[in-house]
Amino acid sequence: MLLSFTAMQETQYKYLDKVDSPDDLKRLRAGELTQYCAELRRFIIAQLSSNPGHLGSSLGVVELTVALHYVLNTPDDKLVWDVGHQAYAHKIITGRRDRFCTNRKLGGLSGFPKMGESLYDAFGAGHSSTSISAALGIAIASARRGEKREVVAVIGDGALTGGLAFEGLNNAGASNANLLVVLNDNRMSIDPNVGALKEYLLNITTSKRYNQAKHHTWTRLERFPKLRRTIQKMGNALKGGFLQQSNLFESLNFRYFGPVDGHNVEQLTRVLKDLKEIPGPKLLHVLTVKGKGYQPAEEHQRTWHAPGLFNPETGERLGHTRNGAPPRYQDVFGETLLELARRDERIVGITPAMPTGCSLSIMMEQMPERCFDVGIAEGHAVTFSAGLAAQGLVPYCNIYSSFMQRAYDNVIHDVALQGLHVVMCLDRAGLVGEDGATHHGVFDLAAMLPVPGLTIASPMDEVELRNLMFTAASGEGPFVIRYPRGNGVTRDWRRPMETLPLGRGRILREGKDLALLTIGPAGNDAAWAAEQAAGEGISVLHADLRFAKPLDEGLLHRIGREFRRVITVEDGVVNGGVGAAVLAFMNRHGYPCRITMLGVEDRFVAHGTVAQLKEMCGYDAPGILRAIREAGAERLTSPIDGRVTEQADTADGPDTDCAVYPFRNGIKSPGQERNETKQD
Ligand SMILES: Cc1ncc(C[n+]2csc(CCOP(=O)(O)OP(=O)(O)O)c2C)c(N)n1
Ligand SMILES: CC(=O)[C@@H](O)[C@H](O)COP(=O)(O)O
Ligand SMILES: [Mg+2]
Repeated sequence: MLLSFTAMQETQYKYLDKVDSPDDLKRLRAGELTQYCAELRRFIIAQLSSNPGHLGSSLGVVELTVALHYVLNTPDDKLVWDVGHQAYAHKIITGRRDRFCTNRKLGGLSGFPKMGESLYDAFGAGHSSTSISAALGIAIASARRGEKREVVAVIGDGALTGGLAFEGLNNAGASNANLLVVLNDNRMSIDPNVGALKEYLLNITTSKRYNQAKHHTWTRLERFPKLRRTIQKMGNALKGGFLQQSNLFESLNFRYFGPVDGHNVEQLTRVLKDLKEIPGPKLLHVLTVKGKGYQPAEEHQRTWHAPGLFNPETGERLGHTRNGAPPRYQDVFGETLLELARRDERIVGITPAMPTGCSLSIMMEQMPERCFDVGIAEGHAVTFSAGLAAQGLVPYCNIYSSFMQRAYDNVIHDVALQGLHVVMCLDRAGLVGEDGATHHGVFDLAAMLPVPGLTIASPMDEVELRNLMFTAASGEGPFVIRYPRGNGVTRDWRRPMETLPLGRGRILREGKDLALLTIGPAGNDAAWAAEQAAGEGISVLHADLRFAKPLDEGLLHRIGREFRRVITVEDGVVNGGVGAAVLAFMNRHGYPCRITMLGVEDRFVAHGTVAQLKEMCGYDAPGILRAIREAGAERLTSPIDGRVTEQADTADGPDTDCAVYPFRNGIKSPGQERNETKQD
């Protein structure tokens, strides 16, 4: 029976406050764990109702997490989470309950496991499908150092659709590493899970003969532990003989166990205890329900993956309606792609497991046969798109900017090198906010700029996004359009689309004291700053570059001739970014410009609101105004040849501990810890 939150309120916190570590947890009797799980579940719901995060996946692994920490000897035994969005229970059990209210906030806990945050976080996460590879590395290193420990990777059925997971399975199966992979199978990714693997998991979960035989053997042997250990040691004989080998994981030399009920905490502890006795690579298949124990989250699993603010009593989501606000860039993408697809039957849409996240779902609802959710498989998504283009279709492949990092060689090797007409739409470009360092899409411009043959553009607003998508449809070669998370700036965006001249920017404001060159929505903050500066007597020319590649050379020649001070602004890394490309152009043509580049300095930026993070990085509107004032007031001098070029003053960089990635805030990684003791 689903517990309503009110009913949960009756559950007094009898155990929650007593558990601040796995050692505290182990002091509970096995029979008390169910109650502890109920309290932990209620705490997570209450916390997330006012501090948004990933709810459904964390509710789905409450019992699994408790059982793992009850049986394992963490942090010496290593527990590696895949993606890590489901690790809230893990964080609460491992001493972070009191700080959990700071989850995903500036200076607070990361929303994902992070080695620098806790010794219990055996490996960082955020991007999918890494846990098996990392856990295998930890297991093999432990064995080589003579350190006996359990190493466990917890991976979801969605993350298992990522190729990296299979690279890890393949390698682990050929090793005799003492590794347990726990497959958390809830049939969900963010959207319903997809692919042949999903069907396969469903089959082995429901195939009566296989499971009855396995279960029968398993329970019969419970009474004869020694015999069971012998049989387990018989390994293949058992599988090849009594139980026909009909399991993908066993074919990869993993001993497969399950599927077991992922919400029966006492049975889970028993099974996990037994598995500690079995050496080598093992896989425990656990069946869970995403959003378990909270009715709205169980019934609307896609929405409650990350529901935002909500009323825990009623399950009503708060503040998510955008009444009258400008649309989200993703929705403009989705609606525009549907519009373009109606006019051009060559157009198809591709997403690696983010149909709702990128709003390809809008086209998917109307044209399911022309949309492809390929699972968490970014490299495959790009090369699959290249194949589609090779046969004359026009694929719009939408991948979050930071997830596109997984497909970098696919872009070069399969798309650019062959000059194929693939339109890559990078959503979540720039700083994304609370998801933090793993998810900020700040590397895409610097990564894509060196790739020959790419056209790279970034719209300043929704109208420009539509025009760029329209322009890309009739283009030839590979076209990259990058745009940010969240809302745009105008409600008046449903205008007829027009073809933009490739590589042409646009002057938004004339001026004579200095030139301000922006790309993407950074131009909106810059426009405000230029206006403020005008009121202070500083005359700023502001141009929207629109294209990072090819750059508008005509515009840059004019800037080079007329201005000695140039400021560039991009929502991305400065190293190798658009500002650097402008600097290279000016140097190449001998223009004596001094260029200040605003963007993300050479460090990772942690989590917080986008406004907080942009302010720390020095390229929010006030930061741009500061740069204008400095440039406007400056006397030009140069120690060398009349040109002084340097990056933005790093003093504006994100220099507070919380913004700098983990190892600078005093907590050392386990590896650093060990190496330092070794040196002593
Ligand atoms: C490389 C990469 N691609 C996409 C994502 C976005 N993402 C986060 S969680 C998730 C679904 C994961 O499904 P599963 O592993 O089954 O975990 P569940 O949410 O079901 O617990 C996706 C696609 C990501 N974090 N990393
Ligand atoms: C955990 C994960 O990677 C996704 O859930 C991601 O957080 C989605 O980001 P958006 O909220 O920007 O769609
Ligand atoms: Mg899942």
